[in-house]
Amino acid sequence: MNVVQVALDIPLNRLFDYLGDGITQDDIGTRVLVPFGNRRLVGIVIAVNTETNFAIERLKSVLHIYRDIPPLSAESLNLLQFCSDYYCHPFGEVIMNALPTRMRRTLPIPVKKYSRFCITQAGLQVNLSSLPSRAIVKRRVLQTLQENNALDQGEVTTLSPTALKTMREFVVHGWASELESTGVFTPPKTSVTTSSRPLLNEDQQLAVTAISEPALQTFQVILLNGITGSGKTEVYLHAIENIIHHGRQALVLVPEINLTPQLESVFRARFSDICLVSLHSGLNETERLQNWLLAQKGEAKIILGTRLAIFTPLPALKIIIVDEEHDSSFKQQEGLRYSARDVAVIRAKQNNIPIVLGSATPSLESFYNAKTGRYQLLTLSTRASMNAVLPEIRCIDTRRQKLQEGISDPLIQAIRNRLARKEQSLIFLNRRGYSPAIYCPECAWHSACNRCSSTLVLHLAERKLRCHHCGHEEKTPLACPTCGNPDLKPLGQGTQRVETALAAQFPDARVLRIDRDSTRRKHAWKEMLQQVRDEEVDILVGTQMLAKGHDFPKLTLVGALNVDSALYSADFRASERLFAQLIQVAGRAGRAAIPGEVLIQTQFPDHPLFEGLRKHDYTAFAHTLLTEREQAGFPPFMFQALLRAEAPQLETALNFLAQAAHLAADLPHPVTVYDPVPAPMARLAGKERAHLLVQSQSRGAMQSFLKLWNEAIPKVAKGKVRWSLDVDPLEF
Ligand SMILES: Nc1ncnc2c1ncn2[C@@H]1O[C@H](COP(=O)(O)OP(=O)(O)OP(=O)(O)O)[C@@H](O)[C@H]1O
Ligand SMILES: [Zn+2]
Repeated sequence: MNVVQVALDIPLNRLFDYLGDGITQDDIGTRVLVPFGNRRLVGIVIAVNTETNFAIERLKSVLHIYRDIPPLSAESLNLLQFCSDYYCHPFGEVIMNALPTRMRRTLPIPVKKYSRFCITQAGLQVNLSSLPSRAIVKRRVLQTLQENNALDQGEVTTLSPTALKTMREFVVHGWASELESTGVFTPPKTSVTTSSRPLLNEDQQLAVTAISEPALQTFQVILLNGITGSGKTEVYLHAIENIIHHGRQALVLVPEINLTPQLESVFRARFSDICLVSLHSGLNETERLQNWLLAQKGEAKIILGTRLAIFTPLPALKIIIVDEEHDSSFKQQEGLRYSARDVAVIRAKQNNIPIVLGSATPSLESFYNAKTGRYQLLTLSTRASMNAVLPEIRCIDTRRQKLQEGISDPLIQAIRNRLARKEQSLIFLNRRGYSPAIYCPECAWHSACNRCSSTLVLHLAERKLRCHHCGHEEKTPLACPTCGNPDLKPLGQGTQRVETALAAQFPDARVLRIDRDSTRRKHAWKEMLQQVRDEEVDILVGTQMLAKGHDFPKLTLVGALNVDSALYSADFRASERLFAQLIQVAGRAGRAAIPGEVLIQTQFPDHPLFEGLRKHDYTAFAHTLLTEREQAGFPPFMFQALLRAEAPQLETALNFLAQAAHLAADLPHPVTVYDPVPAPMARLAGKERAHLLVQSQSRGAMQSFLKLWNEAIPKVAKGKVRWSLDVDPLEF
């Protein structure tokens, strides 16, 4: 009887032994059902041995092995093992969370039967013109079958809703024969027409050649630093086109696919005869499973997905592309706190293939790697579209302006000019709601969340106060809860307030607000983007949702409000993020023939960040930041890890961290251990939070240290403390 070692979704970093009758080495990577305490769990076979360290007679048996789909490959298991080790997270949890939800369930994956239709001799001899011209579907189905000889059920149904019925009639007629096939699903084929391809400009051509060079089809990281509108997408498309034959696969990671629905259509249009699947959280369980399986079987050649797609098994992976590589959404902020971009680089290395990291504003980590020669830097320095130039960026000094509802006169005037010229304006502000808080001018009371260290945001239309961190909401009070003053005032501006103000200022203009509140309804976001493109909107008010990757040819003015808090923030990454965000949002203006203008309202127009921004000089700004980081001893010159703790009482969390710091001091590795401190957001959803930072100049030393520390910490984690390690943290 074999002993099977199984990884389970359990917060313990170990495997569990079971007896497995008939389970062999070939089953490594296969799902099994096993008893665990009084539960039954699905896990993955990691090893099959003949011995165990436990008393063999006490081992329980595997209840069921699911051979419904192929096992996870050794390549996948290696990548997941790497993540478990690097991020100090239990292997079983890492594996199980990388799988589509349906595969974690105890139910087997439904294996569908599907039909394949083949043309018969009789069918081949039918003359299409002998069919009545009214019989459109019949003609189309027969013609397609004659041209292709055989069609899958899925392909037939894309021809017309009644095509399958027609095909069955052909079978009865003897024109086609039907074969039943079992497979998990039929691959969907797209039915869009192939789009025209612009001629690459010189920069783009150089980039494509550098990426596709046959001699370089080994591991190399290419940092593609292309300004907004420089045609990075076109470079990706060509690079993929150059490798996507002989069954090879390409993986494209994007920050938030729902934010850029047109990207998927661009890819589909270009690769209309190639099976392309997307993988993101907007899909339902069945769709996600289906796409994942197509990728695993090698049928899907292009996989377009968000961070979770990095773990998809891909047997013929030949290139990875990470678009907007600087985007913080590649980092997961709970559970396994991995960075999909960093894991992608590791995966490319394990597979010995090239990886392209693209951005107009690369992360300082990647920029530094390019500077030190570890990554190859490719630059696209002009806008791709004819006549499109970068917009002019100027600051409006708000110390010298009287603001109306947060908006300055020069900005109002600029909007008015656009309205007169029938062009569009975008007002960018990263705060949804009407105002970030309400306050009492008499006693200085303000609306605060009881459960979090944050304010309650006013949502005026619904007369609600809402916490954007824990979701708590309550009715707007009619009077001040402390002094009874009925005259409460909104404090600061949110998108709703700016929308209202602009609608009052320009009663004839069509104002559209785009933020997470206004796009909650299904399809709302897509419809709104269409409205903007159809020029049914004059003024857009929106959050960062609007900043990324959109092409609005009529948009010529961008106004940015409320940017100052990031300039002097305690978070050392705040200015890097602000710069990236402003470059992105500025990048929406002037993408077609009409030049654009960007106006930024600030009290600090002389800040070096604006200096770099005005010149569109990411490189100079990045160098300034790197110098600062080096002096301060921050990443990318240091490697960091954060031990996070939360407890009902702050003291409990801090005590735990103090003990963990003691443990750390006794370990033999050169890391700096800082003092435990309350988190910047010290209270969240009723829990007090604190953390402890450790730093090292060497990634290797940090990794050896973390391994030991992670094993030691459970000894001091008593009572109601919840803790987790965050390796390479992005948020504090
Ligand atoms: N060689 C080319 N000739 C003409 N137009 C091009 C060329 N390459 C790309 N374009 C067009 O230029 C526009 C901008 O390209 P794209 O969206 O890829 O830019 P980007 O670098 O991804 O910018 P962003 O970072 O702002 O998303 C698109 O409309 C694209 O079709
Ligand atoms: Zn709250």
